Amino acid sequence: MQITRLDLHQFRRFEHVRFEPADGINLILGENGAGKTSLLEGMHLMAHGRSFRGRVRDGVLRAGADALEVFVQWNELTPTGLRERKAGLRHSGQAWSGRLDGQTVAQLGDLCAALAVVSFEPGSHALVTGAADMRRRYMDWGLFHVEHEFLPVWRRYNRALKQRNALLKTGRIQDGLDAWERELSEAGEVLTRRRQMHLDDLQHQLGPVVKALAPSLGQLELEYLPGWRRESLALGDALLLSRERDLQAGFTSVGPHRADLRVRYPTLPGREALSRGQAKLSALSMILAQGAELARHHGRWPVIALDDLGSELDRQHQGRVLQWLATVGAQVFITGTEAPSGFGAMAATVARFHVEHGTVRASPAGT
Ligand SMILES: Nc1ncnc2c1ncn2[C@@H]1O[C@H](COP(=O)(O)OP(=O)(O)OP(=O)(O)O)[C@@H](O)[C@H]1O
Repeated sequence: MQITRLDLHQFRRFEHVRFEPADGINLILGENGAGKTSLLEGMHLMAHGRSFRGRVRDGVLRAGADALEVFVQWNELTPTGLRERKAGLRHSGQAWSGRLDGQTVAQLGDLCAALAVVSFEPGSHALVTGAADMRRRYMDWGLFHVEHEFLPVWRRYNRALKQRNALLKTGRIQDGLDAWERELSEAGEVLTRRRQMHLDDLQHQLGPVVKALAPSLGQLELEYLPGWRRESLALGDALLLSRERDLQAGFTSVGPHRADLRVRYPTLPGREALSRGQAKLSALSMILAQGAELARHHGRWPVIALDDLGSELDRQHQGRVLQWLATVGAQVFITGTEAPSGFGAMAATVARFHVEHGTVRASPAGT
């Protein structure tokens, strides 16, 4: 997957900017506040339906503007050849509209399922040390991309959850609670099995990635915590048993929406004892393992976006990451105030861009 054009309108400091990147590694340089991260954020917004820096209305939308627009054009290798794809998203912070390959899309998820971008940025360590919702999103985003049947199951589960919660809030359990619990437990069991299988696949990818990028971490294991005592109860039974408590609380306390992913280090003292750098390396390894898993499924890598790599990792690890990236053949975006160290012999092949005064311009190699 290769992005050939990115347009941002009314997006953070950009009134309008066009960026036409190269295949392979793209280095985006500029001073603090120039707008480098915003370019990656635009791609990420299209691929994930959300920014990695908060909600659209909380700062992504340019001050004083009504709505932002993102347009992405990319090439995809298909069995019949190269296919050009286009997606556009208009977002006011409240409402959104989107188009994919000339057609209006009904669900934001349809845009996200089309464009695959995996991003590593200064907040990514939270994937290991932060709240569980980030890890659930990580699992589910990967599943959206490797299994087309996952999105309908996920929607079915969330719809049933909303309905059960609405009945719990009003206390009107005679209005179909049994039926919604049946629906919730059926969809929830499927969702859980799919997540578990996806994690097993990710685990296979993770070994070689950690070995190449961060061998000092040793082994890194992903354990799925399903959100209820699955070893002894079916989800339907767990819902029934938690009814009284859930009625008091007004929400559903068990199920895959409460699931988590435990990151374990058999050779290190534990998650709490991790340094921030180790948490970052773990998160980066998980993100790139997800890229590898998508590549295994589709025969093509997702776009890889690495924000401010130079200030996130030490020189030795930067070098390892860059060398590894050079071997996988993905389109990569790296931002920084200066070039990260470790490009070595491939420096001449890296496309360089400079962000300044609200524009992006290509710069000659070595500048
Ligand atoms: N909603 C907004 N409206 C207008 N300008 C904004 C808005 N949000 C952020 N900005 C400006 O956009 C710029 C943020 O850009 P961005 O974070 O992409 O910069 P950067 O080049 O990655 O910076 P750094 O090197 O400091 O990380 C800043 O100059 C900021 O003041």
